[in-house]
Amino acid sequence: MPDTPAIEVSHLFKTYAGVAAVSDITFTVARGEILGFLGPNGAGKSTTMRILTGYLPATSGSVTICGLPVASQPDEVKRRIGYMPENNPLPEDMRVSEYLYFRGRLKEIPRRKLGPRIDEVLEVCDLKRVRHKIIGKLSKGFRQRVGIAEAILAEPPVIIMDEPTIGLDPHQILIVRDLIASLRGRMTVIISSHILPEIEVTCDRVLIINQGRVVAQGTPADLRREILGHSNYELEIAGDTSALPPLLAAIEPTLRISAESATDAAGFRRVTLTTDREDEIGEPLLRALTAQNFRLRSFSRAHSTLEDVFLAATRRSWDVTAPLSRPRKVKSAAINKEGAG
Ligand SMILES: Nc1ncnc2c1ncn2[C@@H]1O[C@H](COP(=O)(O)OP(=O)(O)OP(=O)(O)O)[C@@H](O)[C@H]1O
Repeated sequence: MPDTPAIEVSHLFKTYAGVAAVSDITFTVARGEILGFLGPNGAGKSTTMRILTGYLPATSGSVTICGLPVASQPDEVKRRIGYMPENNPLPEDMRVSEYLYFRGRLKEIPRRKLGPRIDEVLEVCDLKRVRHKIIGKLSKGFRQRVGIAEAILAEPPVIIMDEPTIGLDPHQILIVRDLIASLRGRMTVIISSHILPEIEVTCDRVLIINQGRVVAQGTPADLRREILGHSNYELEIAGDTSALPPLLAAIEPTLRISAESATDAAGFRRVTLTTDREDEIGEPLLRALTAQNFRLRSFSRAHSTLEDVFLAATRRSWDVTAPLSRPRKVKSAAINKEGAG
């Protein structure tokens, strides 16, 4: 059934001893799509992923993977998923290739295919030079890649990775990011992460959850438009800035000065302009400023990041639920800062 979404989650709920961890989550993931799963600590990401992979039963709701219901066919579903759990535990005393051989046999990859397939994943994950090393002696970056190699070994249609870049240095993050991007179109991938720039460059679509609920979803560009609804221009300008507001309003009615510094020794001040429109107005703006004899030393459009979206979306959801859950609001504020770091 090529038209069936790879993953369909409908009205999913999970409570632990009466406490809700996931509340009414619904989403689908198309085949070949890479979905980023974002949320502060305790938002319910790992719980959702564990339900998707059949390792944890849902309290209610349904999940299908490639059209198969997880609740009634967990073993069939597990065969179609490569899962890399958070802090992926690996056997410390096994060698890399030995471990992959062992996992491949458990995944029922025929013996004659397993050797060449292990060579392939070692190549893709840049692990060839450590294939005979003991896993316990590997650095964190190599161990993460061993986890990814294991997840993709049986070429499952769906890959689920919980925080695959956690604890890695920027160079290792780049390698893992390229590795995940190389799966685009061939496998359906869900990645949870706090590292927002990672999600932004790797994922086709993003789902933001907070307090067990979906608070926003879409492409990074859609989310920026929907949640932030504005764009900024930064300029260093010399001239009579009190004449700016009518000039800006003539270009675009919502264009306004949102921040302005003091004038420096050379007569320039740094000004931030904000508009509620997302479309590009840089060219008419520049033309109007120079026609009015303003001097410009720099001019740039400040692109809002997914981090801004994440903070705005989680803040918005806390505002909605705050009267019901005041103690957790304090936790979230700290968490959101951590997420931004
Ligand atoms: N086994 C469990 N028993 C009781 N409560 C749990 C259990 N596992 C998770 N929780 C609670 O469920 C909520 C969601 O946790 P979950 O681990 O799914 O969040 P998360 O988004 O993955 O967080 P993190 O980014 O910290 O891993 C949290 O409030 C957590 O304390």
